[in-house]
Amino acid sequence: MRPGVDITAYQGNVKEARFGVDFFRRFDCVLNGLDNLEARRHVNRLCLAAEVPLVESGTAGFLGQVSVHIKGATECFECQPKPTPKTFPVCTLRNTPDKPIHCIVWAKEMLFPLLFGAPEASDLNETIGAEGSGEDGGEAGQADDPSFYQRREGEGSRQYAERVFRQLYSTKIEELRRMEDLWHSRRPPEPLNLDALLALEANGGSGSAAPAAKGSACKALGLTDAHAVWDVQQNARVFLVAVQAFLDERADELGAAQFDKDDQLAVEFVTAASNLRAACYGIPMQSLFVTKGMAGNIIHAIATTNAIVSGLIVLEALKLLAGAPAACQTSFLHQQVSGSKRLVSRMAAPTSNPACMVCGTAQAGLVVDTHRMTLQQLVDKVLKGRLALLAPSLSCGSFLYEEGQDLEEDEVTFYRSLLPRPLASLPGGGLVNGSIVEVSDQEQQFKAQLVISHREDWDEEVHPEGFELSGSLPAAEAEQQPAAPTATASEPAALPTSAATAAKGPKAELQETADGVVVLTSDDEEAAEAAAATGKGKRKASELAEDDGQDGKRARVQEGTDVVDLLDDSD
Ligand SMILES: Nc1ncnc2c1ncn2[C@@H]1O[C@H](COP(=O)(O)OP(=O)(O)OP(=O)(O)O)[C@@H](O)[C@H]1O
Ligand SMILES: [Zn+2]
Repeated sequence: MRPGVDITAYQGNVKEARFGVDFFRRFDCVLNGLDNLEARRHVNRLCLAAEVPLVESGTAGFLGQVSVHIKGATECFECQPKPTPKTFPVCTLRNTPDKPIHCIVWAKEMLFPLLFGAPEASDLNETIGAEGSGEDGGEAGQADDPSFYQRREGEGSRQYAERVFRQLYSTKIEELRRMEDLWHSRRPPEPLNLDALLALEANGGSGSAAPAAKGSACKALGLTDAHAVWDVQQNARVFLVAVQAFLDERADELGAAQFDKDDQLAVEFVTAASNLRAACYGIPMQSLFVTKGMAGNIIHAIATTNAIVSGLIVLEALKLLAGAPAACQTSFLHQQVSGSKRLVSRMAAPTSNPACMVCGTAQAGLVVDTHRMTLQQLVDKVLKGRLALLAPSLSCGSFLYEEGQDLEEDEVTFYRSLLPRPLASLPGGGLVNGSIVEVSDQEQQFKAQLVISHREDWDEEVHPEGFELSGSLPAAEAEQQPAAPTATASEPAALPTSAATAAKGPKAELQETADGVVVLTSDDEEAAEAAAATGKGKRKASELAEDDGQDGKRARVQEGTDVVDLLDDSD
């Protein structure tokens, strides 16, 4: 269509410093096609800082959404809370799993980092302090000595794999069985006997010599049907071959490997490791295909949904480029033709939420046990994990903590030395009940205040993360009402509706997919509009079209249809 068009492609992580605010300033608008919340939030902040309009989009199966975010005119991407991915109490994962997802999360987030990644990232390797208070507490919550999982001098990879197998599925299970308090109302787990499984293998004629995996334990073992559910013996063989393969074929990654759903060997390992645990606990085992979907939070894409949403993105971009930002709308693609006989419903872009921490100036509250939460946990779990900051700085009175590339070596050393300290014991009187902490991130030009409240006695079942955030923050409330984990784990989790919505009571529902896409679904378009509209109420697209006249251009939007007619005066 436009042979003269000149396209420059940049490949890389959008969070890299080279794609900073100056980079974003060069554009008339930004179109997002991202698949994760962190990257979306990062781009939202840079677009706000650079004052460049953002067209945000997402699809989840048949559902889709396109929204436009313009600083000072509409809400930003983070004005409405977004739920964080579902988390599970550590003691359920460690001691008392009862669903396939518990075993999969254990294998992916606890065991995988312990064996192949950064062991400090694994909760299997962490002793939970005052655990005795909970029903599941006591010794069973104590982790192994992490050095057990290091390879010993002269130990072959097969020997190592068998030793780890015996530890995980025999020794640890026997230890847990002895924790009688755990099994009053539950069936205790049964240990697996590796020798018996290996004897079966030898008799079964498949040969006990471990084949070289060459990137896939399943292929090496002839287990090529991704939809088949392996039996215990097959899972044991995949486990052993996969562990060996990591040691023999991917030694350079050891100590830093991260689970990736597109890494075949990692998915095979997680499938086998979680199924073996499921076998101990009498939980149904899962196929590699299902495990991959659950571990990777995969929602299968539908080509027509993506095509429609791409078209909607272009429509919004055209309005922006034609100088008619006020004509921009939020669009929802429904699963089926809605009550108003439309597959796509549209509404005026909602105005910003004055309490938004990202585009507003509000304070947020953090309730935490200031004697137990360390600075490291505050930085990792709250500031990076929840607020999606990249290099946070904190200041409160004379206390200062900084991260970033411009620091001197002695500053880095000093700040690192503060990380293990509990908040209440930090310099300058500590971060204690009532402290107001200035939080900022230079790269994202983010600034907010965090008001600390101290609370003891946390119930790990209710607050697995050990803190509570309030204010207009992503996931401010979602953690309190997690959706029940389902067989697919990629099912959208219900989001609490905004206060405005609650007051009006429309029958619309905000849902977030595992991708971090917020989808508003409703049979009733009015309700959908009311649900998403905040503050000033909805504006009619036709009214907006009239008050726009920048650069001699005007836009005409015909309400009630999806036809957008953009005219330039010079035409
Ligand atoms: N931090 C980031 N920086 C740059 N690009 C990103 C970042 N995070 C995600 N993306 C990009 O977002 C896009 C998301 O597209 P999509 O949902 O189709 O995922 P995919 O990984 O390409 O495919 P699939 O999920 O189907 O395997 C990808 O191209 C991915 O590279
Ligand atoms: Zn905002």
